[in-house]
Amino acid sequence: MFFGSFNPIHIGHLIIANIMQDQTDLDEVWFVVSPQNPFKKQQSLLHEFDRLRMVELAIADHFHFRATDVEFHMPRPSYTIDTLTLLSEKFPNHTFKLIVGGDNLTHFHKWKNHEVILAEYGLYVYPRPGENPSFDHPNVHFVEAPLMDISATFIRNAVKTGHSVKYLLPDAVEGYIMDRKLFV
Ligand SMILES: Nc1ncnc2c1ncn2[C@@H]1O[C@H](COP(=O)(O)OP(=O)(O)OP(=O)(O)O)[C@@H](O)[C@H]1O
Ligand SMILES: O=C(O)c1ccc[n+]([C@@H]2O[C@H](COP(=O)([O-])O)[C@@H](O)[C@H]2O)c1
Repeated sequence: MFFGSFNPIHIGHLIIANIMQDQTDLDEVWFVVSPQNPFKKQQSLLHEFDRLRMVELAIADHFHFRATDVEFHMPRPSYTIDTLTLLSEKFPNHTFKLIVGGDNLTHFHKWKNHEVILAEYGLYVYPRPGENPSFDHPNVHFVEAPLMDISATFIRNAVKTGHSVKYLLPDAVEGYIMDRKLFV
């Protein structure tokens, strides 16, 4: 399960998902678009339907990736443990793990029921430049992979200031943003 705001999805997310699916025991990567991260208050947060649509466009050609709107129908803010619990009930034959960027480990101890997430699901962590606190737990697995200094914040700022975002996003996602004049 790859949870995120995806405001917007970018090539960093796609590389993370692909490397995780390729280098771990994960059969599939499900992108969970979160309407509201409990820790983030972003004025530039697009409507969740736009963020989901961009994820769908970005992963359309990948057989092992799926997008889900499960959190759209749940209380806000979006608590990951509640979503994992719901999905585990809905798909009792699946084993779910969490994919996160290294930056999320900094405040992970403040996540709702984080001990339950660790004990019952476990984490695959993708390193992020400057944000890689150590975390000693048998269910936290660090994946060795290229660091990528790419963020949705950088992309939003570039669009806002009229700069190119080519190659930072799939073409279809860039087209979606430009056609609707998002983030300007
Ligand atoms: N370049 C990156 N390297 C490692 N992890 C990343 C990277 N970009 C995003 N992630 C991870 O992907 C998940 C979803 O991230 P999110 O949608 O917030 O993207 P973001 O680029 O961090 O956005 P923003 O700049 O708006 O905070 C999080 O677990 C985050 O840590
Ligand atoms: O459950 C929590 O307490 C919790 C606290 C902080 C973040 N999260 C989730 O972590 C995911 C990553 O968020 P983001 O905005 O960095 O993409 C997103 O799905 C959030 O809802 C979840």
